[in-house]
Amino acid sequence: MEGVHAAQPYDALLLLSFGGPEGPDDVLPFLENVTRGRGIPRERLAEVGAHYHLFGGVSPINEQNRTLLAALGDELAAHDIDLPVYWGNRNWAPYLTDTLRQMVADGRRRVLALVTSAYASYSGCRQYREDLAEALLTLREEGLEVPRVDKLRLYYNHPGFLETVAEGVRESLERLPSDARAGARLVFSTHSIPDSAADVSGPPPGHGPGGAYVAQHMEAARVVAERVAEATGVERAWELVYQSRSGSPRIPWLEPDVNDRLRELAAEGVGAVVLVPVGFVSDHMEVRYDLDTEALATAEELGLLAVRAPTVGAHPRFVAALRELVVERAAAERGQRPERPALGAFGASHDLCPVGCCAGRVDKPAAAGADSPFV
Ligand SMILES: CC1=C(CCC(=O)O)c2cc3nc(cc4[nH]c(cc5[nH]c(cc1n2)c(C)c5CCC(=O)O)c(CCC(=O)O)c4C)C(CCC(=O)O)=C3C
Ligand SMILES: [Fe+2]
Repeated sequence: MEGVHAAQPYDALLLLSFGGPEGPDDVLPFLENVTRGRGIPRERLAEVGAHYHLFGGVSPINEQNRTLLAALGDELAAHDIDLPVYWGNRNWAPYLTDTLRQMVADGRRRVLALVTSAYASYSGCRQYREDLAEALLTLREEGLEVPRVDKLRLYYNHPGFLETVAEGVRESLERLPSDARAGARLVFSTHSIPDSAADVSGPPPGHGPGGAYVAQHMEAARVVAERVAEATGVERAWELVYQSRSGSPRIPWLEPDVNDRLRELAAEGVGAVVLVPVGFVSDHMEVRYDLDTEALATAEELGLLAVRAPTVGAHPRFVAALRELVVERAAAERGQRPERPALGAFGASHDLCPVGCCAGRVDKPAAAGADSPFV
């Protein structure tokens, strides 16, 4: 059933991401883009800027996205799916608005957006929908006829995501000395967000405290831990921790912080951990700095053996999953009832974000959802 028509009615795929600086001079303007109107303390900005400067002012995220873009193009072509792939970012070039303008110029009318965040949350889902609305409004003001844009369902529980993460954890266990493997803890990590944002993540009325954001991560981690236990024959304790906290220290954010938790684990006598960046889809700065540089240094200081598991990146199984998700959504848009694979207890996420999904602090127009001001 795949082939030239498998993506219809879509005529383009849009990889929608965060963006990152490409050199030292980009760091400050990039951080200003990210934090515009968000009340991040200046000290925190300087601190995060220093992380980027450690890497020559270059975020790894753009290179990761170029690789994913190429892999997606190859994957679609290999399945005879005729669907051009574009790339646009929230915070750095190529900017979303410029990419959408190009798509209009190329005659694209029906766009499917793939966001580089797998879970529900304002930052990972709704904010991208707001970015889309803002870009579409800009183009409309320029007198252009804007395309319809849909967003792919959340993929945190797609088998192609979770099985790839689980495979990475198994490989990481192999990198520990054999006598440390059985007792290793699986420490799953994701981006901390304010408690208030977590609580309202996902569709209302919600999952209770922590919202869909925490519930989805817990479920993803549980499924991965279960798969790893099946594959290795060893049940390992696992838990979810948080990293990369910013904002005012007076506002509660999700805890525990990964570094604090490593200290506690070492004090409890745990000898080894696998750090699993389950909240991230590629090795960008939060992974390379906050885990590989900072958390691994914490572990070393504590005499705790630690390895960091890979992100899915452009792993062929993950790229295949993205292609499957595109084909699935296209079939649904054609009025068919495709299979919607998902692991764990929650089932496949909605195709269309309902009204009030992942609410922000202020109400802004958001595209690609039930409350979209665009058709
Ligand atoms: C949930 C979430 C994800 C995961 C989902 C997803 O992947 O989208 C994510 C990803 C990312 N976050 C990134 C970078 C930054 N995030 C910041 C700030 C913030 N992130 C937040 C949340 C998230 N962020 C929040 C609640 C803030 C506070 C300010 C605000 O409410 O917006 C800041 C400002 C400085 C600081 O305070 O750290 C920076 C520089 C990069 C790029 C890395 C690179 O360059 O390689 C990526 C992929
Ligand atoms: Fe962030």
